[in-house]
Amino acid sequence: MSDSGSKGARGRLAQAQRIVVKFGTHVVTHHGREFALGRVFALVEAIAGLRRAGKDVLVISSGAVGLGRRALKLDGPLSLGLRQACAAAGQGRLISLYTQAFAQLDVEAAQVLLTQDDLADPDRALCLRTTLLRLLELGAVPILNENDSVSVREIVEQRGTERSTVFGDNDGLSARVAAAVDADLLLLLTDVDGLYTANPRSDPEARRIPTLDALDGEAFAQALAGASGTSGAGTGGMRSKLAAARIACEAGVDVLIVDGHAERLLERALAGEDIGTLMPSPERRNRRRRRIALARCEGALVVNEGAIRALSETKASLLPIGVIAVEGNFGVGGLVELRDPSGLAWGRGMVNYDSHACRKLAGHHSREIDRLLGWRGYDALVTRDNLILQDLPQEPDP
Ligand SMILES: Nc1ncnc2c1ncn2[C@@H]1O[C@H](COP(=O)(O)OP(=O)(O)O)[C@@H](O)[C@H]1O
Ligand SMILES: N[C@@H](CCC(=O)OP(=O)(O)O)C(=O)O
Repeated sequence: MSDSGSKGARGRLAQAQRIVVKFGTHVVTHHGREFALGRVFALVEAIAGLRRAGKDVLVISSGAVGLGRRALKLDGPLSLGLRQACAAAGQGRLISLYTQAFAQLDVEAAQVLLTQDDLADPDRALCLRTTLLRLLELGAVPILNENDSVSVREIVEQRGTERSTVFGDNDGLSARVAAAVDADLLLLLTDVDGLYTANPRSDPEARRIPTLDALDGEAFAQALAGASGTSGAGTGGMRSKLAAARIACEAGVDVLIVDGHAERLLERALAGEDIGTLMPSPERRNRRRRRIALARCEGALVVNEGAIRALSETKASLLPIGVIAVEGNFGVGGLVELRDPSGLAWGRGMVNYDSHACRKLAGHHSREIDRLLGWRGYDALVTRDNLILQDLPQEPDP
C-alpha cells in the first residue's frame, strides 16, 4: 500500500464507530496465569471512555484457561480435557473481574459465550447479532469468549499435511463477530507490536510491517510465511491473527494488530499513530446491507399502508400486524421482498420467523405471538437492522 493510502487508512480509524477489541491471553494475564490487573483495568477505563464518547465497543477476551489453571493449581502441559476444565473454572473469574471493573465506571458488562458453530448456523448467528446490537443500544459492553468446554475444532496446519486438534481460536471468533455486527474496526491486542517480517522473538532482524493488504494474495502469502506460532500460553500465534484479519477485511472491517502492553494504546491507535500493523479493508462499506440488497429473495411479505408509512417515516421494525399476506417458503434468517398490496416491491429484509410462522402471525398483534405459535421469539417479523428500503440513499463511503 502506498504511504498516502496507508495514512488515509490510519486517519479513518478515528471515525470508527463500532469497534471489536480482542484481548489475547498474554494481554489478560502475566505468564498465561495471573490476571494482569493494572493492564486490563487500564483498558477497561479506555473502553468506558469510548462508550461515553458514543462508540460501540465489544470485547473478546481470552484468559479463562490461564485463570482456571491457576485456580486449579495445574502446572505443565495440559491435555485437551484439562484445558477445557480450566476454561470452565476460569471463565467465572474472568467475567467477574470485567463486570466489577466496568461497574466502577457505571458501564454494564454482559457475558456472551459462543462456539464457531453458533456463527455458522444462520438462526443462531441472527440471534447473536440481535443480542449484541440490543446490548450496545442499552449502553452495555458485551464480553465474549469461546465456550471452550464444549468446543473443539480440527485445523490443518499450513506447513504440512499433519492434522492437529486445536482448541479455541479467539482471533477467528473475533473476526466473525466483527463481521456479524458490521464493525468498522477490529483491534487484535497481543504481546507484540504487530506483524513482523519474521517472529521477532527468534529473529533479531525482523522488522515491523506497518500496513498490509490482507486481500492481496501475494502480500498475504509472504506475510504468512514469516509468521509462526504462539509465544506461550496463547493459541495460534500470528498465523491465526493473519487468517482472522483476512476474514474481517473481506467483511469490510479494518484490522489493527497492536501491542496490548503499550501505554494508552486504544487512544493512540484511534488517533492514527503509526503503531502495530494495519490491514485496511477496501470493502469497508456496509456489506450486510449490500448482501440484503443483492441476494436472492426466497419469498415476500405483503404489507399494509400503515406499515409502509411507519417504516418509511420512522425507524420502526416490521411487526406482524402490518403484514397482509406471506408468499413462498423460507426459513428463519431468510431473505424476503417487502411488497405493497399492488405488488410493488419497496424493500427487503431478513426474517425472524420462518414462512410457516409468518403465515400464522400475519395481521395479528405481537402480544398474540405466544398464543398463535405456542412460543415466543421477537416482536417483529423483520427487525429494523435487517431491513432496507429500496429508495433509501446508499450510505456514503467513509
Ligand atoms: N511474524 C511474526 N510477527 C510477530 N509475532 C509473531 C510472528 N510470528 C510469530 N509470532 C508470535 O506470535 C505471538 C502472538 O501470538 P499469540 O501468542 O497467539 O498471542 P495472543 O495470546 O495475543 O493471541 C508473538 O508473541 C510472537 O512470538
Ligand atoms: N478461550 C481461551 C483462549 C483461546 C485463544 O484464542 O487464546 P489467544 O490466542 O491467547 O487469544 C481462553 O479463554 O483461555
